[in-house]
Amino acid sequence: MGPHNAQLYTVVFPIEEGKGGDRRLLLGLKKRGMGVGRWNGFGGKPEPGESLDACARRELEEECGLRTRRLQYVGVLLMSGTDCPDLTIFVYTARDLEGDVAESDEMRPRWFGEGEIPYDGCHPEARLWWPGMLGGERFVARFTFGRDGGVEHDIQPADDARLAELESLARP
Ligand SMILES: CNc1ncnc2c1ncn2[C@@H]1O[C@H](COP(=O)(O)OP(=O)(O)OP(=O)(O)O)[C@@H](O)[C@H]1O
Repeated sequence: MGPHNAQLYTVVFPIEEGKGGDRRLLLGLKKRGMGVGRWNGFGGKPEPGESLDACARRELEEECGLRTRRLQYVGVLLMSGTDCPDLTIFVYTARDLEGDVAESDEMRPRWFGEGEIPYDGCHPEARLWWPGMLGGERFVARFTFGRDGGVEHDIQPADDARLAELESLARP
């Protein structure tokens, strides 16, 4: 299992830090396709020849209208299950945001305070790794979905070298 023969995706979480240290997260309610009806970051599949970083920036702007001067690659999700193809999702945070938040065909965006994240309306494993991500952790997380709807997980801290290695395995 790994990025070699999995479907590749990016997902980007725009974050705004307030003066008092409070944080807000922009999530989008997915309006169609994969993950419809759930709150998530903004992202999708890279186009042929497109870098993951470029994909993350493009999807961010297409789906919620924002650009960023500080995109950080913070983690990788390795997802597998008996009844679905393997997915490898490259996770980014976006700060120093530019532009105006705008709804798209795909996403209805909304800001949430760190304490108001609607985990019941997100992918079920989100609550396992979003708090760490918001706290600045970098990680590799494996999720294995069972037929019974359960999910096994293994979340490990990752340094630059480990993250770069996973990114290079995914490169065409
Ligand atoms: C199972 N747990 C999961 N947890 C967190 N995020 C998940 C996810 N499963 C899928 N995702 C994300 O959902 C989006 C789908 O993107 P999706 O709209 O299908 O891609 P893209 O825009 O390329 O599609 P079209 O080709 O336009 O249909 C994309 O951000 C991808 O990272």
